[in-house]
Amino acid sequence: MTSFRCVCYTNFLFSIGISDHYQSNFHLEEFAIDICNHFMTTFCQVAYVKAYVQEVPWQRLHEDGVPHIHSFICVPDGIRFCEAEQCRNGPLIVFGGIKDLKLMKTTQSGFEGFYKNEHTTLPERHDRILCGELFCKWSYGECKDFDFNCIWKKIRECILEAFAGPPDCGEYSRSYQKTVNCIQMHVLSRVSQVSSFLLMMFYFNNSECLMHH
Ligand SMILES: O=c1[nH]c(=O)c2[nH]c(=O)[nH]c2[nH]1
Repeated sequence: MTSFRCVCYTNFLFSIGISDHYQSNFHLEEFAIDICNHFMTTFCQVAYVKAYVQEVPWQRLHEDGVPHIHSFICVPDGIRFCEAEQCRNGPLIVFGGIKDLKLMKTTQSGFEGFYKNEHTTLPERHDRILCGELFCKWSYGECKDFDFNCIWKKIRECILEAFAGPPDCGEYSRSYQKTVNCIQMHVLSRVSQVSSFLLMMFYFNNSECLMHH
């Protein structure tokens, strides 16, 4: 079961929160678009609307294979979210995203070939653990008749493929910057509906954060 949180901001009076909205066939992007349309068409005073919706992935608890009657555990393995925003007389812009996606590869990762000068103390590494948390957000092009669920799944698949490489042999990463770039290229080449793609990787080894646009 998945529940959803929705927050809507406008320039005028309204700031609504709809939390824990339980529905198995709930469509995040469509709901965010509906919320934008609702505020824009109902109130002429509203100049700007932004609706943010995110899933909360609950899984029913099991004890010795028996599903618990009422208790759940939240197991996030990449949280899906979306945003829809619109200025009056402007286009409706829809974003999709994944946050809190924690990934690790235990080998086939290094950091080498980087620029060095007299201040460089960091040695090159050819085998290390690469572990980080990903945040990504993308915008959709003009058409809004997309199958958002299908696109979201495809993007998640692309991210995992590009991070890990083939299951039987993996793929060497010479830096996490390179891995981030490979993920971006893979998504943009495979998912035509995406018009821009932001990816941030919070690198656990030394708490660095790099942002790539
Ligand atoms: O993949 C890496 N990129 C860096 O920029 C960096 N900097 C660092 O200390 N380790 C790493 N690893």
